[in-house]
Amino acid sequence: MSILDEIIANKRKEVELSKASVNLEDLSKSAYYTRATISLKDRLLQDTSPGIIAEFKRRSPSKGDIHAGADVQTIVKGYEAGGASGISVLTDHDFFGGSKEDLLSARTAAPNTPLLRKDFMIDPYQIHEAKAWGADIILLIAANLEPNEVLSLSSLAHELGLEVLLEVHDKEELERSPLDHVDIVGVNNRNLKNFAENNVNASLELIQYLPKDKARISESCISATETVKELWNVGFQGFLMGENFMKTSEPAQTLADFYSVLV
Ligand SMILES: O=P(O)(O)OC[C@@H](O)[C@@H](O)c1c[nH]c2ccccc12
Repeated sequence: MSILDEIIANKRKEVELSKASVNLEDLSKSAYYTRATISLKDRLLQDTSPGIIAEFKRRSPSKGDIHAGADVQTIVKGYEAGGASGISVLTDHDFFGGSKEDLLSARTAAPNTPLLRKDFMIDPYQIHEAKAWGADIILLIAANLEPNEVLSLSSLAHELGLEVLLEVHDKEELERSPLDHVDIVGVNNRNLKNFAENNVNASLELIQYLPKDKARISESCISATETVKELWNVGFQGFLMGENFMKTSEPAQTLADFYSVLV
């Protein structure tokens, strides 16, 4: 069983428990449920320089603790002040140490930045949660969804005014995905099935196949401004970076420093 299979099996149980404790009607009473969202796609396509999507991540299955005790308010507020084009917040608890509370805190701390709910989405209920918790974008991972699931989850997201980031890792996943129905396509440089790679080869290989009318982002394993420049030059507009910031004592300062070298 791959780590991704393990995460998904655990997620199925978690979603059933959540459904039993908060029903859809109560979720839809959240003040955020009718909030107008902010587009990450538009920002990335309009920007004339690389856009960083800075991630708040406490730990991961591959790295263990990255920043134990990290304060979400301070870091996310600093990410916004530091010029992040978008902010990604892990809400998976069991494998990444995130929570619904982290996302809600991030929403208040960074009111003007597109916010991605980073989790393993398998059920429409989670899309409603994302909206109720203040997200602007949801993630769909091609490696663990059938194309028809990507279709139905994206159309629900769009009905709720959320944007969809579809994550792929290889050409096969890209070819079977209903790309017309998503807003942003992300190439994850890390293979979620074994967490092996530590380079950006997947992005360099796949860029030629990514549709130009979507925002195109490269995710994971990025730590050097040269890498961002190289990926920007081949056509990526956005760069999802977590560990490089979170492993430092002041992630937001690290982001600000990164930008000052980049542009
Ligand atoms: O910390 P990194 O290597 O900069 O990676 C960030 C982000 O891309 C990574 O956390 C990620 C990409 N896709 C995911 C799916 C689920 C959980 C996490 C992820």
